[in-house]
Amino acid sequence: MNSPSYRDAIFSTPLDRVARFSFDEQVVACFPDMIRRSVPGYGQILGMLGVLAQRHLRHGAHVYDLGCSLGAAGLALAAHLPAEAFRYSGVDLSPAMVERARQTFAAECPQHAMNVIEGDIRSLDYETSGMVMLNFTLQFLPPEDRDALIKRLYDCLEPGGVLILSEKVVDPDERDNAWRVERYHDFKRANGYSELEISQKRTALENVLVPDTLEAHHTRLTSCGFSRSLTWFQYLNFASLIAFKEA
Ligand SMILES: Nc1ncnc2c1ncn2[C@@H]1O[C@H](C[S@+](CC[C@H]([NH3+])C(=O)[O-])CC(=O)[O-])[C@@H](O)[C@H]1O
Ligand SMILES: O=C(O)C(=O)Cc1ccccc1
Repeated sequence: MNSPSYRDAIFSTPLDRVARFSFDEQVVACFPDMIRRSVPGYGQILGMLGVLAQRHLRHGAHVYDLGCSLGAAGLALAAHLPAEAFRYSGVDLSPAMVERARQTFAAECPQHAMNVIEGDIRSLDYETSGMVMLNFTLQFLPPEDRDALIKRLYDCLEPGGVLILSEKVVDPDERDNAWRVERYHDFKRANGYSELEISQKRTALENVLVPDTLEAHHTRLTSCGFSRSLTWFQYLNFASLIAFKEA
């Protein structure tokens, strides 16, 4: 049986002390609602993952979804591609996420080869893959761990493989950044979040979600070996990049 999914009201009442944000049971219970109301373009990015896989994934290749949460990116691929087109491994550190992702795949796409691993993406033994997806996950790693992970992902990709990297980003221009963040808060208000929810979540995410600039992402991808990277999507301070390993 699939567990119920609730509306996100985690930061809706005043908290004496706002704890660091974590992917605990409380977040898992309302995660689909939280991410859809909090990440501009989330649904559009998911829809495009299947299209990108159709274009760039070798038939039958292995795909990683790192920080898979409830497996939304895996479901998006399964909706676009037949079962024999790919083998999928989702990886997440949160046991509650992993448990629910497994239930979802068993219920929604039992014919597809969907594996979910509970583990830390920084210490995984990576197998050769045709595509790696980091959909809003790298931003939660300590900044000093990011270069080493991207290098390991480059190494595990087969020639012609692709990395999809979606992230919250910061604009190097202070005025432009302030505009993007203010309009992002407007986006949240339009999606039903109150001032209290916006400000308490902002506090909870301090030093937990640390965004890079788009330029820092592209520089990192190139210095880890990718021959080319480009930003294929941006909506306010959220973006998605694709990086290519030479065929
Ligand atoms: N070191 C780590 N190792 C493994 N998992 C981790 C680690 N650090 C964080 N996570 C996991 O990364 C996920 C980030 S959410 C991804 C959304 C999903 N990709 C989606 O397409 O719906 C993004 C967000 O909530 O904004 C959480 O499930 C964490 O447990
Ligand atoms: O809500 C925010 O401020 C975000 O940056 C997006 C987000 C979405 C889900 C979990 C953590 C952060």
